[in-house]
Amino acid sequence: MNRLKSIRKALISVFDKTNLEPLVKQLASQNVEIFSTGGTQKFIESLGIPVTAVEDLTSYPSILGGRVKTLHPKVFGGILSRRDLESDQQEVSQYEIPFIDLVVVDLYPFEETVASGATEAEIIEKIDIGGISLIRAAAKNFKDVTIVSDRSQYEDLVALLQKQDGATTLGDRKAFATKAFSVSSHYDTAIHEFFATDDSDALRISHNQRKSLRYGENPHQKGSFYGDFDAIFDQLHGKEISYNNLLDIDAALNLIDEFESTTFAILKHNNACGCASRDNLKEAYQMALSSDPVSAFGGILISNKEVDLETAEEVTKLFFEVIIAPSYAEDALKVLSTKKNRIILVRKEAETSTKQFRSVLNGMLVQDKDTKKESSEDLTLVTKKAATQSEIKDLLFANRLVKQTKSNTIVLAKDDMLISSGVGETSRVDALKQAIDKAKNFGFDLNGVVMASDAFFPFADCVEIACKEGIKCVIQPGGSIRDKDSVQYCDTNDMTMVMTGFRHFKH
Ligand SMILES: NC(=O)c1ncn([C@@H]2O[C@H](COP(=O)(O)O)[C@@H](O)[C@H]2O)c1NC=O
Repeated sequence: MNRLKSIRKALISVFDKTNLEPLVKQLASQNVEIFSTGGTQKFIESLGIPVTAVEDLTSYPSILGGRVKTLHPKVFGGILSRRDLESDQQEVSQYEIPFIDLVVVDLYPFEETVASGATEAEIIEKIDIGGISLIRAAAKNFKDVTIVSDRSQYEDLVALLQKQDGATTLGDRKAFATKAFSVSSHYDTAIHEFFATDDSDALRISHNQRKSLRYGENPHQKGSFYGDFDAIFDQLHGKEISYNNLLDIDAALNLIDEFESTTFAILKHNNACGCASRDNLKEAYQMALSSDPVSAFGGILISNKEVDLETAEEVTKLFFEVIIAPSYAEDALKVLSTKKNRIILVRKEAETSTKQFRSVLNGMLVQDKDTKKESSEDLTLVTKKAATQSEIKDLLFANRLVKQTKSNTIVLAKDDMLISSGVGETSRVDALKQAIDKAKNFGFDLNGVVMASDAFFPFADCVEIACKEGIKCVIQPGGSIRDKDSVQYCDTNDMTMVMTGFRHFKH
């Protein structure tokens, strides 16, 4: 059933009058009688279009500084009355309530006011009461009423009214109502967010933007991204972003943000397979690639500096999925854009979430992002032998990588460069063995390489294995009841160990 309903009377009450004019003109051209509130009424009058003040309808002034304007049975009765219910019709006629067929309303800009750093009193004044009630009422009665709750819908409504001779179908009205409930629930979530503390029992998350993805992790799984991708990136080139791309892109951002100096990183399946800091970006890329050129194939590339032509000319030799940088030199972009599918992203200066969410069981896990970034002040020397300045630099470099690598992990590094890592292993020893094997496979000499562990060593086995390979300098959080076994082994084998006191599991 697609019940066409003509719009004869409309209530328009909008805080932001942008783009309202064509809609009002369309309504006027179809002889729709318009009711309106203070500022909106003035705006409509300024267009030379007849409009009735809501006060004239309710015979009541706007009171309490606008806190009560439309909250009146003559308004809500006209919206909520069921046109096919005899008793509603009797009451409507008894109280001389006009049927309102269309409500156009927006909400006070609550989120913007919070973001502007306004005072609590100013923010509270921006909690819309009348508008949200109008939205709910009109959306509830979508069988008879059309609700426009977002100015992005003005054009759609104008097109419908033109096409359907001033009427909407039941399907149109239901679609508008669906949007209206998404607007009202998002608004209430924002208000809850403002009042909620970390101890609040309720978790409310609301995203208005959905990026539909071709599929989820695998082609037989459906997938979507809810968030504002465009606030963080400009996509300059390439194919559509996939679910797995997004996971990798997120991991890449977290990783690159560990470094201040010029750094290039290559990631696969959320883990770094190459990363190096150098004064020259091309060199940083070449060093990053040399860690594991096999894994780099099809990887995600990220730099914290503008990609110049000479770096682009190197990078373009590799088959990769995504490249992210704060900017690209014009000629570099031309070189990188030669492959049709390559995703080229410019990272903007936008904030990403400070919380991490994961669905588990029948609910959600929430935690603060791991933002602890160790510096030399965090390091406690626990062995007789101290680390040299250059070893400390390497230890901190390795520790930043280990923090952004899937647990259990061991990272080996030297001279501001990732040598190799063992990732996502079920034992720390296996992670170390994996790292050693990889390093050897790619021809690295392990003498003088430093080792970082994301969590403490439960036994001395890791330092023993490392020592035999020439790895003599170790960073780890500490905290095992057997820390002394590892420390003792280091002391008797001319090794250095520092502890940070911060574990960096990434499950
Ligand atoms: N209190 C009320 O009865 C009421 N009715 C409508 N409003 C809001 O007033 C705004 C429009 O105001 P004006 O037309 O005066 O510029 C809209 O954003 C609408 O949500 C109201 N104000 C918010 O609570």
